[in-house]
Amino acid sequence: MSSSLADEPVEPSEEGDEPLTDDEYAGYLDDLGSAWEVVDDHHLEATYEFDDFATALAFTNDVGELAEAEWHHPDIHLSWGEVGVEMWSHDIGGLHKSDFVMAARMDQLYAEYDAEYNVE
Ligand SMILES: C[C@H](O)[C@H](O)[C@H]1CNC2=NC(N)=NC(=O)C2=N1
Repeated sequence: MSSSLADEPVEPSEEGDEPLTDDEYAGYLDDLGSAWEVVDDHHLEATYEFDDFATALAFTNDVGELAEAEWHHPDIHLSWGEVGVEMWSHDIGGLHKSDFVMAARMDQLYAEYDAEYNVE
Protein backbone atom coordinates (compact mmCIF):
# COMPACT_ATOMS: atom_id res chain seq x y z
CA MET A 1 0.00 0.00 0.00
CA SER A 2 1.61 3.27 -1.07
CA SER A 3 0.91 6.27 1.11
CA SER A 4 1.12 8.50 -1.98
CA LEU A 5 -2.56 7.98 -2.86
CA ALA A 6 -3.65 9.15 0.59
CA ASP A 7 -1.57 12.31 0.18
CA GLU A 8 -3.42 13.28 -2.99
CA PRO A 9 -6.35 15.73 -2.89
CA VAL A 10 -9.93 14.47 -3.05
CA GLU A 11 -11.01 16.17 -6.26
CA PRO A 12 -14.71 15.77 -7.04
CA SER A 13 -15.76 14.32 -10.35
CA GLU A 14 -16.62 16.84 -13.05
CA GLU A 15 -19.89 16.99 -14.93
CA GLY A 16 -19.71 14.44 -17.73
CA ASP A 17 -16.91 12.39 -16.15
CA GLU A 18 -17.21 8.73 -17.01
CA PRO A 19 -16.69 6.13 -14.27
CA LEU A 20 -13.20 4.57 -14.30
CA THR A 21 -12.86 1.29 -16.17
CA ASP A 22 -11.08 -1.68 -14.58
CA ASP A 23 -7.93 -0.89 -16.57
CA GLU A 24 -8.05 2.72 -15.39
CA TYR A 25 -8.55 1.93 -11.67
CA ALA A 26 -6.23 -1.12 -11.46
CA GLY A 27 -3.21 0.96 -10.38
CA TYR A 28 -5.17 2.81 -7.71
CA LEU A 29 -6.54 -0.46 -6.33
CA ASP A 30 -2.99 -1.79 -6.01
CA ASP A 31 -2.19 1.23 -3.81
CA LEU A 32 -4.93 0.34 -1.31
CA GLY A 33 -4.75 -2.00 1.66
CA SER A 34 -5.87 -5.58 1.18
CA ALA A 35 -9.21 -4.75 2.80
CA TRP A 36 -10.56 -3.15 -0.39
CA GLU A 37 -12.16 -4.75 -3.39
CA VAL A 38 -14.09 -3.35 -6.33
CA VAL A 39 -17.61 -4.74 -6.69
CA ASP A 40 -19.35 -4.89 -10.09
CA ASP A 41 -16.92 -2.28 -11.46
CA HIS A 42 -19.15 0.11 -9.54
CA HIS A 43 -17.93 0.67 -5.97
CA LEU A 44 -15.13 -0.01 -3.51
CA GLU A 45 -15.95 -2.16 -0.50
CA ALA A 46 -14.03 -2.90 2.70
CA THR A 47 -14.71 -4.22 6.18
CA TYR A 48 -12.60 -3.00 9.10
CA GLU A 49 -12.51 -5.04 12.32
CA PHE A 50 -12.30 -3.75 15.90
CA ASP A 51 -12.32 -5.12 19.45
CA ASP A 52 -15.79 -3.88 20.32
CA PHE A 53 -18.71 -1.67 19.34
CA ALA A 54 -17.39 1.50 20.98
CA THR A 55 -14.17 1.43 18.96
CA ALA A 56 -16.05 0.67 15.75
CA LEU A 57 -18.31 3.65 16.51
CA ALA A 58 -15.31 5.92 17.11
CA PHE A 59 -13.84 4.87 13.75
CA THR A 60 -17.23 5.47 12.11
CA ASN A 61 -17.27 8.99 13.50
CA ASP A 62 -13.73 9.61 12.28
CA VAL A 63 -14.72 8.46 8.79
CA GLY A 64 -17.74 10.73 8.98
CA GLU A 65 -15.59 13.73 9.83
CA LEU A 66 -13.25 12.90 6.96
CA ALA A 67 -16.20 12.63 4.57
CA GLU A 68 -17.61 15.95 5.67
CA ALA A 69 -14.21 17.64 5.39
CA GLU A 70 -13.69 16.29 1.86
CA TRP A 71 -17.38 16.49 0.91
CA HIS A 72 -17.20 12.97 -0.43
CA HIS A 73 -19.27 10.45 1.50
CA PRO A 74 -19.17 6.67 1.84
CA ASP A 75 -21.99 4.35 2.82
CA ILE A 76 -21.11 3.01 6.27
CA HIS A 77 -22.49 -0.08 8.03
CA LEU A 78 -21.69 -0.17 11.76
CA SER A 79 -21.88 -3.46 13.67
CA TRP A 80 -20.36 -4.79 16.88
CA GLY A 81 -16.61 -4.96 16.16
CA GLU A 82 -16.96 -4.18 12.46
CA VAL A 83 -17.35 -1.21 10.11
CA GLY A 84 -18.34 -1.93 6.53
CA VAL A 85 -17.65 0.82 3.99
CA GLU A 86 -18.78 1.28 0.41
CA MET A 87 -17.27 4.12 -1.63
CA TRP A 88 -18.24 5.40 -5.05
CA SER A 89 -19.09 8.68 -6.76
CA HIS A 90 -22.86 8.97 -6.82
CA ASP A 91 -22.86 11.84 -9.33
CA ILE A 92 -21.22 9.66 -12.01
CA GLY A 93 -22.69 6.36 -10.84
CA GLY A 94 -19.35 4.66 -10.46
CA LEU A 95 -15.72 4.96 -9.51
CA HIS A 96 -13.57 8.08 -9.67
CA LYS A 97 -10.00 8.64 -8.46
CA SER A 98 -11.44 10.52 -5.46
CA ASP A 99 -12.99 7.27 -4.23
CA PHE A 100 -9.57 5.61 -4.12
CA VAL A 101 -8.05 8.60 -2.34
CA MET A 102 -10.83 8.42 0.27
CA ALA A 103 -10.24 4.67 0.67
CA ALA A 104 -6.51 5.31 1.20
CA ARG A 105 -7.39 7.97 3.80
CA MET A 106 -9.63 5.45 5.60
CA ASP A 107 -6.77 2.93 5.57
CA GLN A 108 -4.61 5.63 7.23
CA LEU A 109 -7.31 6.23 9.86
CA TYR A 110 -7.58 2.51 10.53
CA ALA A 111 -3.81 2.21 10.91
CA GLU A 112 -4.08 4.69 13.81
CA TYR A 113 -6.45 2.37 15.70
CA ASP A 114 -4.90 -0.09 18.08
CA ALA A 115 -7.09 -2.77 16.63
CA GLU A 116 -6.10 -6.37 17.39
CA TYR A 117 -7.32 -7.58 14.03
CA ASN A 118 -6.55 -6.54 10.55
CA VAL A 119 -8.82 -7.33 7.69
CA GLU A 120 -7.65 -10.33 5.67
C1 LIG B 1 -25.24 17.39 -2.96
C2 LIG B 1 -23.83 17.05 -2.59
O1 LIG B 1 -22.94 18.07 -2.98
C3 LIG B 1 -23.41 15.79 -3.33
O2 LIG B 1 -24.24 14.73 -2.96
C4 LIG B 1 -21.96 15.39 -3.05
C5 LIG B 1 -21.73 15.06 -1.60
N1 LIG B 1 -21.07 13.81 -1.35
C6 LIG B 1 -20.89 12.87 -2.30
N2 LIG B 1 -20.39 11.68 -2.00
C7 LIG B 1 -20.25 10.72 -2.92
N3 LIG B 1 -19.73 9.51 -2.58
N4 LIG B 1 -20.58 10.94 -4.19
C8 LIG B 1 -21.08 12.10 -4.62
O3 LIG B 1 -21.39 12.25 -5.81
C9 LIG B 1 -21.25 13.15 -3.65
N5 LIG B 1 -21.72 14.35 -3.98
